[in-house]
Amino acid sequence: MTVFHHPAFDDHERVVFVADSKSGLRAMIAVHRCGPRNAMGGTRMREYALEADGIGDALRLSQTMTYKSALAGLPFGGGKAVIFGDSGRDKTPELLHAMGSAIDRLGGHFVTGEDVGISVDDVALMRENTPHVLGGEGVDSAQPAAAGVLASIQAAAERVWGTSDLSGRIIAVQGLGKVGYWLTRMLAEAGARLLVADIRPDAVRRVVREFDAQEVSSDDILTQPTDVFAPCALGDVLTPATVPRLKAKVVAGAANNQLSAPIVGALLRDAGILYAPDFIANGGGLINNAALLDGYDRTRVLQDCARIGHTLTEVFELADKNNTSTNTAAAQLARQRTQNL
Ligand SMILES: NC(=O)c1ccc[n+]([C@@H]2O[C@H](COP(=O)([O-])OP(=O)(O)OC[C@H]3O[C@@H](n4cnc5c(N)ncnc54)[C@H](O)[C@@H]3O)[C@@H](O)[C@H]2O)c1
Repeated sequence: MTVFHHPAFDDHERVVFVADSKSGLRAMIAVHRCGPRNAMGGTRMREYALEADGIGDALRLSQTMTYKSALAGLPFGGGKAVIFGDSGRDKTPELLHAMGSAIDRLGGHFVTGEDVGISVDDVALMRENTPHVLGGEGVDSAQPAAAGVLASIQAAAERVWGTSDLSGRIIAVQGLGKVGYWLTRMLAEAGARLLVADIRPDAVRRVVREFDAQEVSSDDILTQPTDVFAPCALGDVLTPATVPRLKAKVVAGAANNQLSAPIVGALLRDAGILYAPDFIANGGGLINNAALLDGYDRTRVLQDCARIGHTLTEVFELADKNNTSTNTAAAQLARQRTQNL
């Protein structure tokens, strides 16, 4: 096992391994860049096949958080914490308290919140041992996240069809959870025709009833002949196997880590599909959480989310200029913006 020679190591400022024998906690905290204020990023709990997979996850995801913050115009660096273990089997209040203490020992360098396997209730337990956690303040991040995705779809539409007007556009939304619900609502208000899928029948029934959306099976949503495909469920939906089956001209959604590997961005480009990099499109969640630190103003948060469209337009132009994929251009722009961090 190696950190300094790990492919995902990018001169991370701080990598901390944590163990607590009483609670069984085994964790890693990666701070990629601290930024002018501190590093922000969620804490996830997962059972990894190999310890090295968890290390890679923390290194990679913390770098993505730095990029996400920079491209959302926020004064934060990126960090990520990983708790090794099965969240259903191993998670206890003692373990979460121990994790809170570990975060507290970083003295505010790293501010965290919920992520895969860690809920708002878990965050509340961590908060008993540190103030450096966000979440559970009753301020939902899904509407801002959806507002950022809407702005992304509009920016992509402007690029592809010369107009950001979505009326009559056919848009497939995969995943109708917290963000997907808000997105379908906003798209319906913008006059789009919706095809929707979720593995939860109740979630589908709700948007079919409220927004006159058309139900599609979860297996088929990706291959529908639509203008836009909006992944709002899981990561890794765009792979060398799925890209050739896509019929949409634009992919823009909320899900994290949509590309199974960076090379898939080039496949999308070669297929003539405009991809809105996920770490820009879903930046509204981070914009929302960052605002909790500075006197929350919902109107301002939603305005900031709408500006995500301008950043994407800049990325689309850079990708064209450099003949690269949009995810490569986005990483390049993020590195430019963070070179002084
Ligand atoms: N909530 C936020 O503020 C936020 C911010 C940024 C990014 N994201 C990302 O956006 C995505 C959605 O987040 P969320 O908060 O809405 O999560 P959620 O858990 O509320 O919703 C996810 C939905 O996807 C559905 N789903 C799971 N597998 C599916 C499949 N194979 N096909 C169709 N539907 C499937 C689930 O049933 C669920 O309804 C996640 O990837 C998340 O990491 C969320």
